[in-house]
Amino acid sequence: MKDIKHYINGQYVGSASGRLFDNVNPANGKVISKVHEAGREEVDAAVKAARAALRGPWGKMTLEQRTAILHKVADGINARFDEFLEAECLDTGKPKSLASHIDIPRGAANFKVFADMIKNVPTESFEMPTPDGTGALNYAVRRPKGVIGVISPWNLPLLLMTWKVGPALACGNTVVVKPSEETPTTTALLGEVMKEAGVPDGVYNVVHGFGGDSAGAYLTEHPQVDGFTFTGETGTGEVIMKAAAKGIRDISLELGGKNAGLVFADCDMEKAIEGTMRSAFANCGQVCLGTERVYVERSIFDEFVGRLKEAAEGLKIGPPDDADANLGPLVSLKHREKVLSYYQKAVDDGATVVTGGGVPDMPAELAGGAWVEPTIWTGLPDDSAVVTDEIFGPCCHIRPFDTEEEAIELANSLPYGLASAIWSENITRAHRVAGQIEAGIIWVNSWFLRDLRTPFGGSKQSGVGREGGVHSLEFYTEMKNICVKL
Ligand SMILES: NC(=O)C1=CN([C@@H]2O[C@H](COP(=O)(O)OP(=O)(O)OC[C@H]3O[C@@H](n4cnc5c(N)ncnc54)[C@H](O)[C@@H]3O)[C@@H](O)[C@H]2O)C=CC1
Ligand SMILES: O=C(O)/C=C/C=C(\O)C(=O)O
Repeated sequence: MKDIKHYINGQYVGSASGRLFDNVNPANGKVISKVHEAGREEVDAAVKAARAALRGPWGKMTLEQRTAILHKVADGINARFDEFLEAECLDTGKPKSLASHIDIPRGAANFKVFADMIKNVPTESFEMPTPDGTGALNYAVRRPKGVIGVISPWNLPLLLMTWKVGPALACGNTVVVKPSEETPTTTALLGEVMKEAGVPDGVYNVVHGFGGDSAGAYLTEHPQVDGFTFTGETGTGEVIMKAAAKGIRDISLELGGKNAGLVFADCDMEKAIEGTMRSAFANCGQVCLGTERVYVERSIFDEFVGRLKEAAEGLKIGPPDDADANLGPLVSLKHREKVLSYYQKAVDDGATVVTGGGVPDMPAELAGGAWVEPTIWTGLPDDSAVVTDEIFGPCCHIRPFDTEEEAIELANSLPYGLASAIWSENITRAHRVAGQIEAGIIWVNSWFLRDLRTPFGGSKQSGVGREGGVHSLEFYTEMKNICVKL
């Protein structure tokens, strides 16, 4: 069986401890590979390699040279598209039809977009008077922040990891990546592509392992890492924030959400159903931007619930290779336990189960997988944990509202503020409501339309900072002002 090693200083290396953990295919529960678990020793070697590489050829390259290499990384991913696709789908169980449209192309685009962007971002300059009348000129330059610790999740493994590594490298930093223990393969494979593309040794490093008391914590506790970028649960974000406080290191955190969709009676019903379907069920509901709370204006509530039920029941559950399948398994049996605990809680709290609520019957060869039914509830009280907690499964609760003010209040009622979707053909209303929703990302009559130049991140407990476009460059560089007396 294949074993997945760390990638440190341009070499694949195993752990000194010899500790390995299982990488499981969530579609059938079978072990697909063994993964080396990093101890402090491997994390330290990776950080030291990254620090040394800052002073090596990478740190001396011109912007042109560096960004040309990043284009080659993108081309390298595309050249091995099928290999990345296979690996991502085995680790996550997601449909190939989804990963081939989103995960892998975005993995490549994240390098090209930021390589091109950094070449086109101007810096600042201010002339100032001086008492002797000669004046002075201030100009600002960007310098890489240094060694960046990248801690990435399992729901969109290649996409979310490269969303951080692409701009970090474009800005001239070096990285140590700790991918999720659930999905290590594409991050490991990217090491080969980096090597082939000519990325100098030590620039891209990968250490595998778990979070607390393992590679994740060792990385965040390492004093020679200059900043951390993380996507995952809000509680983990708090732990990472505390670790980064020691040594006053910078952080960029994209955290959990419990996003609201607001459906007004003046919406285009077809569009609202199609968009809400995707936002609740795509990637088996494992998207931080997904809609788990749907608020629908009372006059169209019954029709909306009926049509969303019909659409959810039309989803085809199946493994990655099934070309007709549009709903894969959850990432693990452990995560299914969490999701099913909320399915049970919904019943305990008095929900009407409109559809789903359990585990589907699967053929024998898939019976060990983390399958779960797409589920819709109505009738829950606003303070039920099912309505307030991020479940991260293929499910949503639908509740009626009577006025625009009530809809806004409901949307803003939780400590999360990541994303929201508004469905209305009255564009004046859509602007008005969008302006009042407390969230970092608002979609109007759409969901998950992504322009990589836009600010991306959450407000309230959904994150700290923004990435995307120039905002990524802000995080991955230090600005330095140079004041020249003329
Ligand atoms: N994109 C998102 O917003 C995601 C949200 N989640 C949410 O989090 C819940 C739990 O899933 P997990 O995989 O446990 O999420 P998590 O937030 O614990 O894991 C994400 C990453 O952080 C690492 N990590 C965990 N604890 C750490 C620590 N103390 N120090 C450093 N790194 C650490 C993990 O190893 C993984 O690489 C899910 O049920 C879901 O609600 C999970 C993954 C992605
Ligand atoms: O950058 C994107 O397009 C997607 C982001 C999705 C997440 O951050 C998530 O699901 O965690």
